[in-house]
Amino acid sequence: MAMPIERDRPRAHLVVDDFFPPAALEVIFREVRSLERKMKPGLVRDVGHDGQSVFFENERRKNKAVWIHDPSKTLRLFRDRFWSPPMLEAFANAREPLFQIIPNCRAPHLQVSAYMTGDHYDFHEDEGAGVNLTAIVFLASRPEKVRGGDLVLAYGGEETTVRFRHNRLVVFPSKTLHRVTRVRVDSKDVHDARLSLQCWLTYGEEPRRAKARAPEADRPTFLLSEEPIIAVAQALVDSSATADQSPEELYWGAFYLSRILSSNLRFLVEAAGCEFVGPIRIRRGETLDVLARARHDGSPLTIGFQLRGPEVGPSEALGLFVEKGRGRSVSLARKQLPAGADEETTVAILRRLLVAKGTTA
Ligand SMILES: O=C(O)CCC(=O)C(=O)O
Ligand SMILES: [Fe+2]
Repeated sequence: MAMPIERDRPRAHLVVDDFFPPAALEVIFREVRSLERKMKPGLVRDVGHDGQSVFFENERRKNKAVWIHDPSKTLRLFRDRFWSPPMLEAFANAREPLFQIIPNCRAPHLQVSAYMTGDHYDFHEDEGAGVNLTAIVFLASRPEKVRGGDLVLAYGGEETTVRFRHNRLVVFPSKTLHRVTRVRVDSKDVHDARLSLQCWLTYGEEPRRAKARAPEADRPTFLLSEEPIIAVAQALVDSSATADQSPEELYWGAFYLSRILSSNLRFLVEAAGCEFVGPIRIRRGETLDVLARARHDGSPLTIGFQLRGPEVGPSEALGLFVEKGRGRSVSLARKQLPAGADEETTVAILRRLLVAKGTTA
């Protein structure tokens, strides 16, 4: 494996050449070939009126794709390599704070995409429940036949191109806009396609060797009180901006954290028997608050997470709060989330806050 290179323009991404050893590549090509007949036009994702994902064909994406699940040799080989000691070291030393969560991420499945002449994929972000980082391995059984198919990453008005190269891994935060330039393959044989393995890394402690489960559509990964996440988030509380900001306006890592908190918040509000009114807002002052309006037994209230800064340890940093009433008569009930609080505990805490008498601010 070649030395990983991290570039931080336009935004941190890691490039590793010669990612798979030759013996692994042979196995992977054999498996991919056995799947060629199952490849279907690649779909794009959007969120429908009801907040659920919808997948459909669109000219933004022109390629063929197929999913790979357990038990798959390709998936196993990918995991072995991706979580190997040299890779983990590269992630640990990376400047992108989000790479620090990789030891706690898993690769539930892969997608293989095949591009023939004229195929491409326009600018998009990778989205999905719990998806934080994207890892792509470019592959071609006859690389000399492939032109184009480069990956362009864009962030904050800047672009950079990662050239297509056989056996090259690229890792980047999934929220980075990216596209694949138009491909030309000097062959009509799909064996010669410009291929990519795409892996969407999901944060969560579930062991990577766990049996594949049916995906839970758009249910957030429940990772409150996971210390690596909290510690990164706490650093944000320190930052100088104080204005109310939408999740998109917060800077890179913050986006993911706010998104994680946002999706958890929405889920929690409903699990505790409230009606979610929204929108989700981020308020950054002495604490970083991710909050939304809701209704409980017909009364309007605000429910949110409150994150304290680095002055406290990660295990004490995260709390839940409920604000009732308006203006002068607003009352606040807040409770710290115990370290390692799971979904059930967190919902129980929120239920108690909903009926608690708050302190009038
Ligand atoms: O094929 C590639 O290199 C990237 C594909 C991609 O961005 C995606 O499928 O989301
Ligand atoms: Fe993508």
